[in-house]
Order: sequence, then structure tokens, then C-alpha cells
Amino acid sequence: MITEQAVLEALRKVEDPEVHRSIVELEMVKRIDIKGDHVTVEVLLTVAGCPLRNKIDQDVRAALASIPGIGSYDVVLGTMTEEERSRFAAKVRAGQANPLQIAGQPEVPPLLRPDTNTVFIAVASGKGGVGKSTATANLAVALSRLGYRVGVIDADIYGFSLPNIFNLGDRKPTLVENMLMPVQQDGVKIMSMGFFVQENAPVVWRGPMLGKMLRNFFAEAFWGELDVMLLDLPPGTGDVALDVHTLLPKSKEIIVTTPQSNATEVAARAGTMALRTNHEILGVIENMSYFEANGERHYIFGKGGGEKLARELRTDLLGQIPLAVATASGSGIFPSGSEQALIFESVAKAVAKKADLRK
Ligand SMILES: Nc1ncnc2c1ncn2[C@@H]1O[C@H](COP(=O)(O)OP(=O)(O)OP(=O)(O)O)[C@@H](O)[C@H]1O
Repeated sequence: MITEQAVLEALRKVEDPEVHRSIVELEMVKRIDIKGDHVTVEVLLTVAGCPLRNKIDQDVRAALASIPGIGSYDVVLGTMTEEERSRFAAKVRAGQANPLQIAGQPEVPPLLRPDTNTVFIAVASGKGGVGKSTATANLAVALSRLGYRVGVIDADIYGFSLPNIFNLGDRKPTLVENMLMPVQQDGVKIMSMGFFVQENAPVVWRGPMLGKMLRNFFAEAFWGELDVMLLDLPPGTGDVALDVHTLLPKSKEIIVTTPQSNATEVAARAGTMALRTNHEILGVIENMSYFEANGERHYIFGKGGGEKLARELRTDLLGQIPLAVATASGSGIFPSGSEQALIFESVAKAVAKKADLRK
């Protein structure tokens, strides 16, 4: 005979895909009806249009199917009331209680606490258009495939491109009781200014506002536990790089360049900035290194720039990414198994080692 206890035990293994805690613990299971070997379960979602509804539905079904002796089952997805949502938010917040919090002082976002386990890596370039955002996104996906919990912040406020690279369409972070749930794609949690501005509307920001926005992304988004957070910096050596230094003094850095000598010269300036702010440079990624056709490599943008830059900055060349033909899907994430994805996998392994990432 199937007991409520057995159903609860099975459901305990299902995690909310955003919060990464058990749906039982988060009180999302509202009802369990057992009639013979038929089980009906009602699960509450925070909002009706929850973008991860299918994932929850699938996971709950898989958990129910695993119960010994179960015949058939139904899953009903409901929506929380205001009160239930407040309780849910309180539980989520309690899960990231701040041991360093001093009464009366402004809350320090968990990720910014001195004892955080999250390693921050800023990805910089001298010039725009060298593929810095593409490199950030693909490195994030490669790290996630290696089993790390990865977040990425699009700090490239003027030229935010992560939503497009991840092919997110209209997806936006969901708001649960003042907490923003970053959008998740390819195993990566993503936050971008692009989620909050109208398409094509120019963003006119001044320096201090940029820092504030970054701070908000740390403070108001629910990141949960992360092993590594990548930051896609705007090109050049402007305000945001300094803000990142103030906010994240221990941030490490990766410099992206193309093989052209003029690109590497400006990239060197971004590197010098990193050294001046005492950010450890993990290495250089050379992008658009060559185009391979019929087994032959064509060095369209010249040769050797990445290596020269790595030498100048006394760091390693982490990888050379060949040019790819645009994919039909429009996604900027290189398909798994492609030449580019394999190189990013080896870059990710080198980065994990140098930055001493822990799972
Ligand atoms: N290896 C590659 N092969 C083919 N296309 C690439 C490659 N890397 C990047 N691109 C393309 O080059 C363009 C610029 O890339 P991306 O937006 O990543 O550059 P960026 O340096 O972040 O630019 P910006 O900072 O100015 O926004 C994009 O259209 C991207 O799809």
C-alpha cells in the first residue's frame, strides 16, 4: 500500500530549479491524494507563468514513477497565494542567513561577504567586438558542464549581449517577494541589464549608477550557492572595471583578444589595469584565431597576438578559439562536441585549476 510518507519521501528529492532546495522543505507540495495505487499531487508554483513549470512537472512525475507499487498518477500545478508566497520567500531567505550580519547595519549580500566561497572572474577586453561576451558565456557553460555552479553577470551595460548569446528570447528573471530569480540556461544563472530595458532603447548611465546597478545584481538577485561568478565587463578600462575592483577586490581576471596586433595592444591596457588593481590575471583567450576549411587553417586576422599579450602580461594563453560559421539557431553557445566547445572545455579546466575552484 502506498503511504503519504512514501510519496513525501520521493518528492523530497525534487528540487525547485531556481532555489535548489527540496520542494517539500519549501512547502510547495500542497496536497497528496492516494486512492488505491493512484496518486494525485498538487504542487504550488510562485507565479502562474513560471518559466520552469515544465521542469518541475517532469521532475515530480519522475519522482512519483519511482515509488514502488504506484499504478498511475496526476500532477496538478497550482499558484501560491500572496500569503503562501511570503512564507516561501521567508524560507528561501532563511536558507541564506547571514552569519556576519550586524543588527542595524545594511545587509551585506551573501556573495559579497568576506567569507564567500564564490570565486569571481571578470572577463575584460580592450576593444569591443572581439568576442568577450561570447567567450564569457561559453566559458560559463563549459564550467557548468564540468559540474561547477556558475553565475554570470552582464556588466557590459551599454552593449549587453548575454540574453542574445544564450538565446533567451523574452525570458526575464521572475520576481518573488522582492527577490529576483536569475534566468537559468545551459546550467548557468544569468543576470543582465538587457532584461530590464526596452529593446533598442539607449541606456544613458553615469558612472555611479553603474556601480549601483552592479551592487543591485548582487544584493537583490537570489543566486543561491555558487562556485564561480563570471562578470562580462564592458570593453576598455572604464568606470565599471573600477567598480568591480571596489566591490570585488579579490576578483580574478581573464583578457580576451583577437590575434591582430592593434587589438592586443589595447587589450594590454585592460591587462595593465587589472594588474594595477591587483587583480590576478588567470590568462588570455585569443578569439577568432583562425578559420579551418578542408583541414587547412586560415589565419584571417593574423597570428600570434594572444601569445604576445600573454607574454607581456606574464600569464598563460588559455586557448585559441577558431572562427565558427553562424548557427541556424542564432545561439552564441557553441554546440557541444564542436571544435570551439572542446577548446572551451580545456580553457574551463585550466581556469578551474588556476582559480582553485571548489565544487
Ligand atoms: N569564434 C567566433 N566565431 C564566429 N563568430 C564569433 C566568434 N566569437 C564571436 N563571434 C561573433 O562576433 C560578434 C561579437 O562578439 P561579442 O558580442 O561576443 O563581442 P564583445 O567583445 O563582447 O563585443 P562588445 O563588448 O562590443 O559587446 C558576435 O556577432 C559574435 O557572434
